Amino acid sequence: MIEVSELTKRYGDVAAVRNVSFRCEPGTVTGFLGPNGAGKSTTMRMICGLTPPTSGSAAVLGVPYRRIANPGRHVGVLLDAAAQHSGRTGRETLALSAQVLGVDRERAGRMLREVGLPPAAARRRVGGYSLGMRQRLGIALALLGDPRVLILDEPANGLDPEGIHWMRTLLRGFADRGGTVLLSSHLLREVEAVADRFVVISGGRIVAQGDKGELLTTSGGTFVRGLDPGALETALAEAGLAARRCGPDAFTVEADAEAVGRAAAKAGAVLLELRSAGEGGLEELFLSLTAEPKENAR
Ligand SMILES: Nc1ncnc2c1ncn2[C@@H]1O[C@H](COP(=O)(O)OP(=O)(O)OP(=O)(O)O)[C@@H](O)[C@H]1O
Repeated sequence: MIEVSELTKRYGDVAAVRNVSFRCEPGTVTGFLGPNGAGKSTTMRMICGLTPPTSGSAAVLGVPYRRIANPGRHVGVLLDAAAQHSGRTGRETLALSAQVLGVDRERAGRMLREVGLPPAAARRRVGGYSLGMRQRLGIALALLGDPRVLILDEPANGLDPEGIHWMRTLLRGFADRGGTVLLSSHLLREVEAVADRFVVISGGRIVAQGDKGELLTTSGGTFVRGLDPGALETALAEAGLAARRCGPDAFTVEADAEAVGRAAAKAGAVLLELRSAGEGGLEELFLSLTAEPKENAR
């Protein structure tokens, strides 16, 4: 269980995270989504006690992360795969962590095999690893202590399609056995495939959260694309319909398709597409939720 309560982080004038609250329950994968600079990493670092919040709090398994004794036995964390010591081999990296965590070396070897780092790769120095191999090593480190909670920042970065599939299966299995997963990713299709819940953040603020089914089916409204997006935008505004841009020529509109079609017809705006907004999946929902200008609060 992860509980984030009104977390705020300011860097000088910049509010990186503003009043963010959410919960991640055992048995679920929560996808943490947002555009670059939205505040995902800052939030995850605050959850893991690496960045002190300006205000608010976070608890993992009921207590602040820093109060967990031998945290690696309870919480697996992967925040930056590039942060591993480049002069050590993969095997040495895991063996050292196993010692710190009090885990037997046999498990370290098993984890390396489980994440797809065969003995030849494990004997090489981490400095020579590809990003995908570093991610695999990072996952092995996160899983080493047999934790109940996983907090992973962009773990699929650099993984090949087989690796992405493997990661999805691994996280699903972990949650299905009762584990709690918080996962940030830019790979929306992957998150959509594995997550039960989403938390969407933009400009430091949560713009949506909820169960996958609920969010995708009740995102509601109408998706519309126009040949002349400017003319379409004006037509929608003149009809008093609230619209958000979600692509170069696309909008989601808080109205049914008939109202949108009539508004466009009245203005003579040519439509290229008109349908229910829920059908476009997570990518469309994400773009519509995060499309607004992201100003930094002062
Ligand atoms: N140490 C820092 N000092 C100053 N500003 C920071 C610091 N860390 C993050 N920020 C700022 O806080 C905001 C949120 O950054 P953060 O890295 O949390 O976003 P993110 O959602 O993880 O982005 P990305 O998807 O690009 O990794 C950004 O405007 C960033 O520039």
